[in-house]
Amino acid sequence: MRLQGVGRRYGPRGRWVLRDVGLDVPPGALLRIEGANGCGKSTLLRLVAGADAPSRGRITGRPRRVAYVPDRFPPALPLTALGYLTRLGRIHGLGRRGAAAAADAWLARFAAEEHAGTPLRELSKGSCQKVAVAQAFLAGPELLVLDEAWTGLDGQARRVLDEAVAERVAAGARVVVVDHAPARPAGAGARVYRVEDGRLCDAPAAGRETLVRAVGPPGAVPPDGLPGAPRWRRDGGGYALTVPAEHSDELLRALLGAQPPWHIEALETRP
Ligand SMILES: Nc1ncnc2c1ncn2[C@@H]1O[C@H](COP(=O)(O)OP(=O)(O)OP(=O)(O)O)[C@@H](O)[C@H]1O
Repeated sequence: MRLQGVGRRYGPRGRWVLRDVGLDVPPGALLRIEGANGCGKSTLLRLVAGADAPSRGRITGRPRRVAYVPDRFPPALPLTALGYLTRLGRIHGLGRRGAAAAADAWLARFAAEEHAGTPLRELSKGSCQKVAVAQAFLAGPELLVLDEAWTGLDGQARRVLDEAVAERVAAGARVVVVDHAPARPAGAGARVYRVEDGRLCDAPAAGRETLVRAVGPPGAVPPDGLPGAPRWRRDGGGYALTVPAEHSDELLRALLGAQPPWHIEALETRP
């Protein structure tokens, strides 16, 4: 998928919110978009998702199965959580039974099955966000666009979302994310871009980073809450974890002190 010379302004005389944006989004890419409030991140995500059209330029190669979690969940529809998800599943191309099964499964995965029969308008903000996020995974999207999707979720649901994102990336989907928390999506090794003055640039490196190659006990993933909020990815039989260099000592201590301990294979600090 590719954006070429993409610009967006609201109204024929509006200012250009985005100008000449070029971006390649290959299969398996995980992109994180950063920038100041109002710089155009949500605008860019709507264009990527196909929920909005560019005023200039073109977007080609968007895959067929697209899922989008907007920053604001559609308000009170006269549906229950399960009814809404089942309907969305049908819209995403699933059959009636498949949609109902996927809706059940994703509500359960986000620990929201008790709300299946609750009308959307009666859901708490957090439960509503679980539904908003669950709908995105119903049909195995090939392009997943998440605008502040972690906001409002409890810790457990945030971890489920991190895992679900990592699964989609591993399955070759393209995932594009905006989130105010710099470490999201946790551990997934996103490529970071920044919107500045309407243009999309590579985010400047925040400083020196240390890459730690580590092997845990069989089947283990890096534990939660590691110092420095490392990004991580699978690497051979272990994991490659990246943290700001100033957190590397703490990270090593945490990995070596874990029960059972992790084995450190290599350490590399780069500019
Ligand atoms: N539908 C619209 N009509 C007119 N102007 C809009 C519309 N949507 C967004 N804008 C304007 O476009 C600019 C970029 O908005 P956008 O929501 O994309 O920014 P953002 O980077 O996502 O902001 P935030 O970090 O606050 O969520 C803002 O000046 C906003 O007012």
